[in-house]
Amino acid sequence: MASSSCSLRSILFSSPTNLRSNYSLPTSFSRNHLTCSVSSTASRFESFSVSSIGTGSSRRLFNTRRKVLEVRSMATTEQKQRVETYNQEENLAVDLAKFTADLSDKFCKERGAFTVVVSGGSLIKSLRKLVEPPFVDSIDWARWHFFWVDERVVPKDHEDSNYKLAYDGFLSKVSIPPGNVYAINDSLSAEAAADDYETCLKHLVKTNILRTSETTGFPKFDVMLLGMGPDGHVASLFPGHGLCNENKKWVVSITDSPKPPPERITFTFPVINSSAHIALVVCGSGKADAVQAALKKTGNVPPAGSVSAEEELVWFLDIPAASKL
Ligand SMILES: O=C(O)[C@H](O)[C@@H](O)[C@H](O)[C@H](O)COP(=O)(O)O
Repeated sequence: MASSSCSLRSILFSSPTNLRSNYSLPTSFSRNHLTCSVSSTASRFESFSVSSIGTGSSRRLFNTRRKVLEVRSMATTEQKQRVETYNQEENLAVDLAKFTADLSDKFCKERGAFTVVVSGGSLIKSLRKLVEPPFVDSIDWARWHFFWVDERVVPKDHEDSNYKLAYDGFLSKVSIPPGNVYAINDSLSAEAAADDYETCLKHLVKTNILRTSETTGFPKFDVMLLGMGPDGHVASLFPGHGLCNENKKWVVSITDSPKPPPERITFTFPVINSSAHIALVVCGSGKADAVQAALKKTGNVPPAGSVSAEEELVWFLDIPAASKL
């Protein structure tokens, strides 16, 4: 029963190999972003750097730097949190690819497997650099195991399907073994699909593909790459929804999602927050209020403000999304 769900849901896709090497980062990449590393456990500022050429952008970056530093001083959770701000989405995408490729390298070498969870939405577009040289050629795709933090309960070829989004923009371009791609069973109801996905995860824990957090007892994914909605939701955990408080189940269903379509399944916070590493990727001025509330813990803190990771949480922001920090 448990093993059936994993293998039956494997999806076939092709993987062009397009070898190239000797890539170096565009010069603008290293000059036009700023970093604020936070170790709130030690309550200590660890590293920070800004460099940008040009008066207007320098001033903007300086202001953002000051504001990011304020965020750092307000951090209270016991986790390592870093806020990266980019003045070009292109540079954000390169850095996100590097972040993911470095983790892939580390986990593939250390444990022979890399468990990666993605959201839907614009995140998939932000991952586009991973399927280009040099990353696409250097990553050990055969060791990847690919999951969704949430999925809409629609057929896999439906325009709303997060599987389809990831397949078209990512999976169809890399050579992850089809058996390592864990899509939901779209022939089930939302509730049954959530139970089925949880059963699948339990099977993967038993077979040591998925680790277990020693702290929480929940599954510990190597990395989650997540987007955030303008209301501050992550996965399908929406502001004020009771599912945000679920503390036993790993995967739950929702049939009244305020963001269409209404029927979805989603990982719960205990699973999300047991991850080793999390990237929260947020772009656009429409999300600035939610970024502010989540990071500064002001007003009604949205679900994104409850995200934490066991090793490191990194916020990848463009300047408009960081504009209220
Ligand atoms: O299935 C979903 O709806 C997503 O997983 C959801 O959590 C998404 O990541 C955010 O809504 C951000 O989406 P955008 O980046 O497109 O705004």
